[in-house]
Amino acid sequence: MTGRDTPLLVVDRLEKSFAARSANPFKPSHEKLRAVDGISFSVGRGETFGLVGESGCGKSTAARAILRLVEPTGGRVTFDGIDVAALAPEPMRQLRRRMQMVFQDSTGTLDPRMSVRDLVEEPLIVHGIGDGKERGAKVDAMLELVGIRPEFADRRPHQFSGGQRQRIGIARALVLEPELVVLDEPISALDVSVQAQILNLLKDLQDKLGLSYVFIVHDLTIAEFFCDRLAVLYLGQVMESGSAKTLFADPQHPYTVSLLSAVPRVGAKVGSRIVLEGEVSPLGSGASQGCVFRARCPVGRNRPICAEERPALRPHGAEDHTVACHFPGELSLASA
Ligand SMILES: Nc1ncnc2c1ncn2[C@@H]1O[C@H](COP(=O)(O)OP(=O)(O)OP(=O)(O)O)[C@@H](O)[C@H]1O
Repeated sequence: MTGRDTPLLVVDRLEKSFAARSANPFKPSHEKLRAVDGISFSVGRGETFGLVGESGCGKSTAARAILRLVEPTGGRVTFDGIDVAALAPEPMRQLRRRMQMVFQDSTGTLDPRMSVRDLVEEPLIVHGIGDGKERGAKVDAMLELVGIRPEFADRRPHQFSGGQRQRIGIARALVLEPELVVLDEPISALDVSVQAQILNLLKDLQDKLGLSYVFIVHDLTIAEFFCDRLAVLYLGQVMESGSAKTLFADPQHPYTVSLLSAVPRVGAKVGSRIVLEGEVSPLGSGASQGCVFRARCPVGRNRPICAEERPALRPHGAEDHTVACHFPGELSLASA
């Protein structure tokens, strides 16, 4: 199943559980924390798919499970027709070249003793790509693409600003010529003044290199600007999914509506902000029965069906808009 029309990445009911931490160190808990609880989505070639939600909803774990940086406990990930979980270590190592990740804070991934040139060359050496001359040419071209001038290539990471260090992190990921890049909150550690520059750079690189992105983000304003399609996650489950355009114009899930009510948006109907009570709390939510959002939900908190039955992700109206809610659309931005 390869070709321009098939999705590059298909994530099908992906799961990742961890052993829940016990309050009593002498009595280990047998409960499982379902960090990723059956999420499905696909990413087309050249497309940006966003994973959106509050801290702790499982965005990073989902990203790591997709790349097998942690082993999934269930579900299936297919990259360009390849069943990722079925790969032995060596083919998996080769596949990693095609699926790269950019982290929130590149500083932690950049060895302070190495020059920028060496840092960007390192992934090529690890993957045995080219001879010294070829690698040098690739590094120079990559640094130019991300906007680091060649005369700075012998400097160390600490001699750069946060934004420039993120450019170096991006260069390290892209020098391997991947097709898919997972961007894990790539601008949230940066000053607001440089966030737009890095976002524009990522868009530009996507256009030039035909990249597909999985973009992990908690800021909905950025998700709206940057993503073609997205999934809103809560406690490891998809609450709502669809094109960014549809989701922001016509949100149906009370969680999406609450998140959107908190951000000022041009042209949006003005209602009041919906303040969710409580916080994302994995073990207090009741792992498998009912809706995971119900404890904080302004619509379903006291409705029996929300406590008894986990709502399936069902199609709603336009294109691939889907919603997992027993009462979609009951809470709206205008009514808030
Ligand atoms: N290695 C681990 N062992 C145990 N629990 C973990 C581990 N990694 C993540 N978790 C738990 O899984 C849940 C999801 O975490 P995750 O980091 O994926 O969320 P997130 O949405 O990316 O949040 P953030 O933006 O804060 O990173 C959290 O409850 C977290 O504590």
